[in-house]
Amino acid sequence: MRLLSARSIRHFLEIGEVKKPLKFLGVYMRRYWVLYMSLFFLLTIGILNTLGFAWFMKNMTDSAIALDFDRLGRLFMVGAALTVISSALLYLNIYLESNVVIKIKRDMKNDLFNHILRLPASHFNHQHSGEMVSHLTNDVGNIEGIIGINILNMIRLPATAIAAMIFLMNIDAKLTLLGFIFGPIAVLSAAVFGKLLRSNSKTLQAAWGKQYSFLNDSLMSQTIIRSFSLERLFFQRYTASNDTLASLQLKDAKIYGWFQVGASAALSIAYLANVGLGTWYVAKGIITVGSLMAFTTLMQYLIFPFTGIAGQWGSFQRSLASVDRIMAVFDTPVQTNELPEALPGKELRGSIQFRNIQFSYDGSTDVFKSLNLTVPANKITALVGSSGAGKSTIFLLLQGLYKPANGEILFDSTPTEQMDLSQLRSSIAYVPQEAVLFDGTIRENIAYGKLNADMNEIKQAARDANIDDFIMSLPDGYETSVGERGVNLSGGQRQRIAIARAILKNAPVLLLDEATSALDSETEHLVKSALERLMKNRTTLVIAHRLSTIQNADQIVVMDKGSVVEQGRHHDLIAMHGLYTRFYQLQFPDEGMLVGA
Ligand SMILES: Nc1ncnc2c1ncn2[C@@H]1O[C@H](COP(=O)(O)OP(=O)(O)OP(=O)(O)O)[C@@H](O)[C@H]1O
Repeated sequence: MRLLSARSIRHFLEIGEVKKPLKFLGVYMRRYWVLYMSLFFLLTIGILNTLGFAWFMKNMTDSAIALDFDRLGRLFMVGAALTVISSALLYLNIYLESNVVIKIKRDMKNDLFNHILRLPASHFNHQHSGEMVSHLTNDVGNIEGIIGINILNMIRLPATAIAAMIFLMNIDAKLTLLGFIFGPIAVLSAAVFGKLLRSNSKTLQAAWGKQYSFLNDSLMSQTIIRSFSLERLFFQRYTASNDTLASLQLKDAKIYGWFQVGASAALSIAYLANVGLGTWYVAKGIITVGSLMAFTTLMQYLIFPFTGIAGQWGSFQRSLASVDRIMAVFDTPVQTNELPEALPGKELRGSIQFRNIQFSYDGSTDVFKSLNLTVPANKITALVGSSGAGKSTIFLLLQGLYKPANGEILFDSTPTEQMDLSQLRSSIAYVPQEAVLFDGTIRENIAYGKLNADMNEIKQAARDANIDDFIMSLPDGYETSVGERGVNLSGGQRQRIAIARAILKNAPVLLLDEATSALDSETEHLVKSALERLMKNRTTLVIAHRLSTIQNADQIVVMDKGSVVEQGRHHDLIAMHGLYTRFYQLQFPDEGMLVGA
């Protein structure tokens, strides 16, 4: 029966659920054991200092009543020394605690971002980037409630109580024990409200995550918001999200308030009882006035293990909600053990082959049932097909961003599964439809293609991409800032910078998702000739949206609903009068005669 109730208390307090997060944090805390030991040492001195003050109060009062002025003078010096020690302890505690908290948070943020960078691409299909930002900011910030002074208090408070108890027992046992009677009130309050705090904190942190996601989306789409006049709608959504957050925070404040009431009620009642009984003892001459002073000074330390630990429990529970969310990210399996890095690309002599590929994003709807495709080395293969046919998916599979459920992709007869991801991705240069630039200078953005490239190489790549003249016409040249996602540049300029990056990477395989947005004819010519230079002597797989650009491709692959339906050179396909011919007629209605030829 006793065992059962102990178990049900453990269950109610969710002690089992506390173990895992504490074990997780323990890994980080162990790294700074020297700092923790120093804090522990300070803690011991702090307890002695507290007892010293009680002793000081007792003796000062008793000496004053006995009119022993010599002793009063000596005691005053002791009091002054205790005050200096107490101030020094305060400073050292704050300094060392901040040290340990800052370092653990830094380490955890580093590890978390490292883990996020190694998560499979599929993870981001159902996790918003704003959620990740909230893990790295809010959640990591919240662990402070566990790793800092709170964890030390779990030791300090009971230790101080025991020391205070030993000291006070020597004066009067009954008065001392009276202090403990009211402790259970605080414990009960901690149990009930701590549980509520943790569950509310989880909801609160999830709401923060949602708001970060919303802000991410809306701040990145300012132009669209303005052009569709969505300001009012987005503002309403933001205020609604703030209302949700505010009501959850108010609920948290309410629970915490009741929690504190429970804890401090125990302290106040115990205090009252002690002062009542203590003064009666003094009146009866059982204890001295000085002893009563010592009691009133140390009384709080007797109750504190209950009220204090109850308080810590509340902060613990709030922090645990964040630790749970952080652990959920760490529990998501990563795709690579190490962070991939750029290596020299693997030369492709034979071909890339997709063999009987079956693939689905969601595990239920197949994008490919059994895809077979050969991409010959040093030739241009163009992929055309209706929207949703699976062209982009081929790029993602080849780069190892997703894994096929069945079948294999061979890179020069080596299954890509057996290749190191860094090696595979270093062998491929990808030029997406929308050029992706990072905030920084033009030079930095080109250099992402080859991190150790010198200025001559960067300039040569820019020349080959037909963008060097433009860059040199800017006042800051290569040091010009491109702005967030390259907003300071035009679409055509961004594209050519992305091409320069791919040229610099000089990978044997090129994946090119042709831009659909129309460029003016001069820019189009610049981009086209840059691409031709890029494709030279490379195995190129291009998703062609405009059929005019691929008439010279060595092989055109026509796709429909996840299958290759036609394959050949332009004229062969036109002669087939199939899907390719239909696409061609749609894009060039005036060339009907040619199609029929
Ligand atoms: N992340 C994803 N999660 C689930 N389904 C997806 C995802 N990405 C694409 N799909 C689905 O997979 C199929 C193939 O998409 P894919 O992007 O490869 O087509 P596509 O031929 O490149 O089309 P488009 O020419 O319009 O870019 C589509 O039906 C699409 O809805």
